Amino acid sequence: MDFEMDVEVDNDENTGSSSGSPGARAGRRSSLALTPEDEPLVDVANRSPPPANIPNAMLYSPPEPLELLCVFPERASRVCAAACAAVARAGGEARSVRSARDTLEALRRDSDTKQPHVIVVDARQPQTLDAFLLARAVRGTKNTQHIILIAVVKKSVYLKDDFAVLPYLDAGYNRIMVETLSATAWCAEVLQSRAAASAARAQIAAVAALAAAADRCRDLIAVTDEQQKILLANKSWSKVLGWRVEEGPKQLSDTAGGEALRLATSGARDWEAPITLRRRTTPDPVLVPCRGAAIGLTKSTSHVVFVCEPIHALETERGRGSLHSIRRGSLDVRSVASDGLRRTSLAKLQGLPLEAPITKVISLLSTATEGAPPSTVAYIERAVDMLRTSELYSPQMRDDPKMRVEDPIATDLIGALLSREQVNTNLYFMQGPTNTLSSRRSSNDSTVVRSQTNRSNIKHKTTGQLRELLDTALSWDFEIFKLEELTRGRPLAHLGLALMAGRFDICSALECDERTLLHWLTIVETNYHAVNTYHNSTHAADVLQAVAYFLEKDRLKTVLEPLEAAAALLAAAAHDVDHPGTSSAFLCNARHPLAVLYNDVSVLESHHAALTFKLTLNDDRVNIFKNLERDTYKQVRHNVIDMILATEMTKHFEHLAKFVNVFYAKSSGSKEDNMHTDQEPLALDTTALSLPENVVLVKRMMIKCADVSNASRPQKFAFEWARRIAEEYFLQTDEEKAKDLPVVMPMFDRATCSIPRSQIGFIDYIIMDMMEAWAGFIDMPELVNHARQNHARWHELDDAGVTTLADVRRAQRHLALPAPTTTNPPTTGTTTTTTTEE
Ligand SMILES: Nc1ncnc2c1ncn2[C@@H]1O[C@@H]2COP(=O)(O)O[C@H]2[C@H]1O
Repeated sequence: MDFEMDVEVDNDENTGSSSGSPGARAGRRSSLALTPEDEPLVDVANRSPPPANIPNAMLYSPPEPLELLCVFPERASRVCAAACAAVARAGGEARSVRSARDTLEALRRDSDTKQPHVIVVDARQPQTLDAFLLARAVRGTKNTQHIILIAVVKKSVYLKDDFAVLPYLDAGYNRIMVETLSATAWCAEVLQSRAAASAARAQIAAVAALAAAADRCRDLIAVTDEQQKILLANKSWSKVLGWRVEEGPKQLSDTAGGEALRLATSGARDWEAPITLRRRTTPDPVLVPCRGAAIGLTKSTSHVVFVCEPIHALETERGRGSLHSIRRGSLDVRSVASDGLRRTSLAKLQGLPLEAPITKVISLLSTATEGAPPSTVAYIERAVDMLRTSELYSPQMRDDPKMRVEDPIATDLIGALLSREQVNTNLYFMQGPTNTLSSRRSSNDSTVVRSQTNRSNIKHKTTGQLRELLDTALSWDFEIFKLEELTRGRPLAHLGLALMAGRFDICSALECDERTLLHWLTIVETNYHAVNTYHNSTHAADVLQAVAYFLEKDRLKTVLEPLEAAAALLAAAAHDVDHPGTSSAFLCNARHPLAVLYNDVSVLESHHAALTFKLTLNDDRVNIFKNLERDTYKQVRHNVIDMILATEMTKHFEHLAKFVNVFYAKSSGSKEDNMHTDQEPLALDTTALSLPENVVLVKRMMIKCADVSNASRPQKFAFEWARRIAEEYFLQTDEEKAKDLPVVMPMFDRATCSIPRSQIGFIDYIIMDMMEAWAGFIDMPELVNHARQNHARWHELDDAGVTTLADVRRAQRHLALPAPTTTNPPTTGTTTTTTTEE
């Protein structure tokens, strides 16, 4: 018997001459979808090599002594004795039994150990032993495929006719032998049989090993014959489709369909195409990529292998991978995988218990389009297209023609705040490097602690007036500018000590003394630039005051631990430390060392956070963290850094959207054809607060709102902050022009800019949505009310023709409180900048 298992290799696919479907011959590659209609659904692959041969090593069977079992009903059969003697001469062992029952028992008993290579059955006396029945029983016993069965017959039977051997073969015999007493004849026979049995045993073991490998695959594997009758299905196949080979559909077409089946019968040797699989448990078929191969020892095919990509558990439940979704390309990466390597790595990834939530969302949405009305499908497809981008939270200016066309100032401001791009960089590169640092600004290129002599070493004595003012530190109309004045430009240390030590007792949480805290506040305040009109320590104190105010709200009191509250206060105080008074975009355009250091990414916020810790850790006298356990320190540090980084405006919508998505649920369904669902009422839902990752969103939102809370303060404060930020913007524009740098916000030119309109844009696009979300969360309606009132007032001023800073100053004078300042915030001896229109 020739068992040589040489799987046919036909390499002519690569020359384009293989048999197979037109697709197979063309070796067509799939391409990314164009439209669902012209998207190539079939990807026939002639690119990977045909199935490999079974390696010879797998078919090797070590030589072992021949085991013979004789089944002769006659007690002292001489034929039996001759056979046993021959086995002994060949170095093997022989046993004999007398009945069919003993034979089967011997096989079952020995099934794990010594299986005979050869069984010789006396077929000469049908009355005492039914040799045909016995052969069938042997073949029906497990692990007996490799045993060589020999029937001993009379010569007359052997010579009866040409086909006398056939019934024996049909019954399961391998050979028949005419009765003989010749030891030599028996010796030749048993040696030949042993060789055949060893080869068969090795091949069957190899097949068993490959079947075991298939069983351990996550791919769904089925092997059929040429007529697509299922011969083998691995465990994944049975598990996912709910069928076992023994009980399930016998024909592949009963449980599968699609292009893969067509190609399997087209003569192609190796293909890749979608297959539709029907599961027992759910009515929806699943469409998955499938790779197939036709196997044949000769030119003709004996087996066809189907390897289907695994269906994720979720898909199994929810019918992901439907025809529609694959046509839409939701499985595009897998279905276009064009080489073995890439597929292998994808398969590895699929083997991991990982799936990004966005993948699930996209597949669920795609599934939802099945059978949906066309208008719904259109919306969902649009949503899915948006979800496929990686920049999910990158802001895009709303499609508001009024805003774009009529209000370039607002566009300029919001664009500059939210954009991650620097403007006109090409222009800059053409012009070459420029001296980057402003004369009005201190150097930011080192983190050396700068000590402004008249600010260091503060004596923290509070006058009666100051003490009275600090007593009101937890009111929303806290007089921040009065504090600036009374403290002669050192509001942060005073307010910080009053709030952090006095009200929140963060020294207990941090296990530090008040003196260290005062030193910390002092060094942080010293590193704010007093010359900045806006980003100075008064802004830091203002943000700190807002955070403290928010922390007093019940919602936050119950959610945040004392250490988290402490971290929030510290982050607020330090969040803009060493701010140069120019934006990150400016620093990038100017090739400032900080921009180089932080690779143009989150330049300022990274610097504020890093410097905060550098200042703190540099000196034991200011190190408020020195007594904390390592893990506690790590936790506080993480909190402070995270909150400071959250103040970066380019991530504004990311933080806001996450917060709203987690804590607000739509209270009513959207109308089918209304895409503008942002008008729907949102209902607060705080159940998500039980998850720590959602508390992080709260902390980020808190510092963000505090950072721009100036627009939600009572009008007199809002106006003064607006004036200050505008002045800082103007100074940046002046500097950009003076240094031939790209102008980040060209509309912020002091000669032409309308302050009211910039504020209207700021409130419309940045403030309102965020404050509404935050106000609802902490139950602080005044945040929204002040923003609305300020918005209305800016409108009035705009209508009245107010544009410049001077106009705003005049308008401020009419406000009941406080008198507008004529200079930048009072400093204690550093530069004082006078606005040009004075
Ligand atoms: N009233 C305001 N008008 C315009 N821009 C503002 C106002 N308040 C804050 N901003 C901007 O919002 C930014 C928030 O982060 P920064 O403090 O880095 O810088 C701030 C300013 O650029």
